[in-house]
Amino acid sequence: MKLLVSPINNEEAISALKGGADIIDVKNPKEGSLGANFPGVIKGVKDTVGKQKPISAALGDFNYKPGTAALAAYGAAAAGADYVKIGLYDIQTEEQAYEMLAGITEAVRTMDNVPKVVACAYSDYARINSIDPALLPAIGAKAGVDLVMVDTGVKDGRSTFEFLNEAQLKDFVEKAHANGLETALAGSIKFDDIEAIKNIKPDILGVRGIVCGGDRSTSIKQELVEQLRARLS
Ligand SMILES: O=C[C@H](O)COP(=O)(O)O
Repeated sequence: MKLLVSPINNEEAISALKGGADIIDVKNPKEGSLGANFPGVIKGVKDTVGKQKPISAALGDFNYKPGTAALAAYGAAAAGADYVKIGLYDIQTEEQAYEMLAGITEAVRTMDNVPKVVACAYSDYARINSIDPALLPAIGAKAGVDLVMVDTGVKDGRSTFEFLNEAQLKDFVEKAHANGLETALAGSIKFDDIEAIKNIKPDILGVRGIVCGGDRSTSIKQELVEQLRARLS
């Protein structure tokens, strides 16, 4: 299983990299769960990490704005992102979700370095009135994304496991794999969740809070990334 760690700046990206993260996921928690950071920050992290590991960029927690989302994806990829990650935060229908995702895959498909497109839905979808992640594997496959993900939309410490049980998450992963997609699981994951995550078998585990020592508003610590990386092997 790959480990995706979400730094907010270059210094944290170095801690994530040295700790053994497989994917360096630039984001800006001040703007939400999948808050987007500035192109200069993405570029700076790309320059630092170079070809050692792929860079991912969060595009934002999106409502139904396909054009804005496609442009954000294009911009993040132009800034050096190898993965672009869109959050379907306020999306009511499968048609809206498809249009958002298809707009992004179409926008980036002719770029020199075509990024992997990650479609993220939220385990706490009911409390944010958005689309059920269970629908994402089929919609994502139809729209041509590479990866589907589950995260929490509200970062109040409640974990994905408080909203979806192990069987539901396993079903998500299996449906995605059956559709030819990779999977990522995130959402205030704790060290105690690791055995369940190993049973669920996502391709990628995404974290921030756990490698900040529990409070995602502080900084990523290299030794916690090392510990988590060791527990996943
Ligand atoms: O993409 C992964 C997220 O940044 C996870 O953050 P979190 O572990 O603090 O919920």
